Parts: sequence; structure tokens; C-alpha cells
Amino acid sequence: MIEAITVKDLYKLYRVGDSIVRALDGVSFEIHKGEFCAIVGTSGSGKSTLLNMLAGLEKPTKGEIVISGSHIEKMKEDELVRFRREHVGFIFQSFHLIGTMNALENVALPLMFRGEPAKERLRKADRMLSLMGLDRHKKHMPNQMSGGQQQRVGVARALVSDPDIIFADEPTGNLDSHTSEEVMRLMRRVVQSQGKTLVMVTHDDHLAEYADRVFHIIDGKIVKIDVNTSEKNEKGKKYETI
Ligand SMILES: Nc1ncnc2c1ncn2[C@@H]1O[C@H](COP(=O)(O)OP(=O)(O)OP(=O)(O)O)[C@@H](O)[C@H]1O
Repeated sequence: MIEAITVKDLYKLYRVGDSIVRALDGVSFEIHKGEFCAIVGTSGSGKSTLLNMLAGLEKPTKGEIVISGSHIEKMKEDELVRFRREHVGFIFQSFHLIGTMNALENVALPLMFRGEPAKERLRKADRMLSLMGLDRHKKHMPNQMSGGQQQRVGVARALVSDPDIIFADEPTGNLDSHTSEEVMRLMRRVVQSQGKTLVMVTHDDHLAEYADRVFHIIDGKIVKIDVNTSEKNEKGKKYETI
């Protein structure tokens, strides 16, 4: 199996006053290419710290993170910026859409940072929004769309630059449960059909059921990994703990 992400002995310690917080306390795992992994834990367990570290947004205190063959813990800031632009897509809880741009322009934005010509940017964004079932909303501004539609724009924007890996931080945290399930199904389908690796952080065990594997994190340690044993990997199928 090809590894998209390899993490070895990862630690992140914070000094708070006189005490040390062990936000990540010796974490090791691999995420395979094309896999959908959920990182699940309660508030303060270390999920965001782990995701930030995988995305190269924060430096570990100790340990290794290898993504698509590169040691990102050794990269300088400008290398990290380039690495993220070329290899990584992000989906955020609060969508992070630009309010003054329509759906098409929002989705095309990451391609501008990569220096692609305008016509090409809009063509790719248009195609991605169609894939998300947003044909009728391409010219809508964020405030003219529902939460679920806005997050589908967010998913389109994360995928438009054809990244190897997508990181999603509580992607349905601002949606009702019905809309959350819809967005999860769509995310799962698109990521699967395009062979992308998806790493999602959530505190919601229920939504984690869409993942191939679920990593449970408590006090900065991965205490359990559940594997979805169903073929189709639909929600609610059987999991085995390894
Ligand atoms: N910059 C920081 N300085 C000090 N402590 C921090 C810092 N960032 C995080 N922590 C601590 O590290 C631990 C893990 O935090 P983290 O934000 O990763 O948790 P989380 O699982 O993402 O929580 P939530 O679901 O509430 O976002 C917590 O105890 C938190 O207080």
C-alpha cells in the first residue's frame, strides 16, 4: 500500500505558565493513499494540533511527518507555503468563503495563487461546481446560499487545484444533521472517485462512520483505530477495532 502520510513519534508540548501541556504525546501512524481517515476526540484531546501539524501550519516539538515523500517538519516557511499550494486542499468549519466573490470566483481563487490563466481557472471551477451539484448557484454570492451549499463550494475550492491530500477541520460543524450527512456523502463520493486522500477532524462519532478508518485520540495519544470493514464504506456499516 502506498502511504500518503507517515507520522513517527510526534510530540507537541506547550508551556503554559509553570506547567507543560502535552497536546500531542508520541503519535505514530500511516494514512494510505486514497484513504478517508477521521480523527475523533473530545474537546482538548489534540485533534486540531495534529491536523495543524500535518498541514504544516505548526511545527512539532519532536517527531517526523512525511507527506507525499517530503519531510515537512524540516521545511522552511516558504517551502511549506509552496508545498501546501501544490499538494494540499483545506475545508474549514466556517467555510471561509470570500463574501464579495461569487461561488465560481471563490472556487477559482486557489488557482490564481498558482498562476493559472483566468480562462483556465474559471473552466476548472465551473466543472468542480457542477460536480458538487451547484449548477444553478455558480453566480450566487455566499450570503445567497444555504450553509450546505456554501460548504459544497468549500469542498469544490479544496479540490479544484487537484491536491493529493485534503484536510477538513469539523467540515460540518456549522450544519444541521441532515445537511451534514448530505455534505459527508458528497465529500466521500467525490474524494473516492478522484482517488484523493482525506483527513477529517471531528468530535462527532456519527460522522466519522463515513471514514475508512477512525483514529480515536485522547490526551494527545491515539488510543484506538477502528477499520470500516464494509465494501462500499457507507455510513453505519460494521467497524472492527484493531
Ligand atoms: N497555543 C497553545 N498554547 C497552549 N496550549 C495549547 C495551545 N494550543 C492547544 N493547546 C492545548 O493543547 C491541547 C489540545 O488542543 P487542541 O486544540 O488540539 O484540541 P482539540 O481536540 O482540537 O479541541 P477542540 O475540539 O476543542 O478544538 C489542549 O489542552 C489545549 O488547551
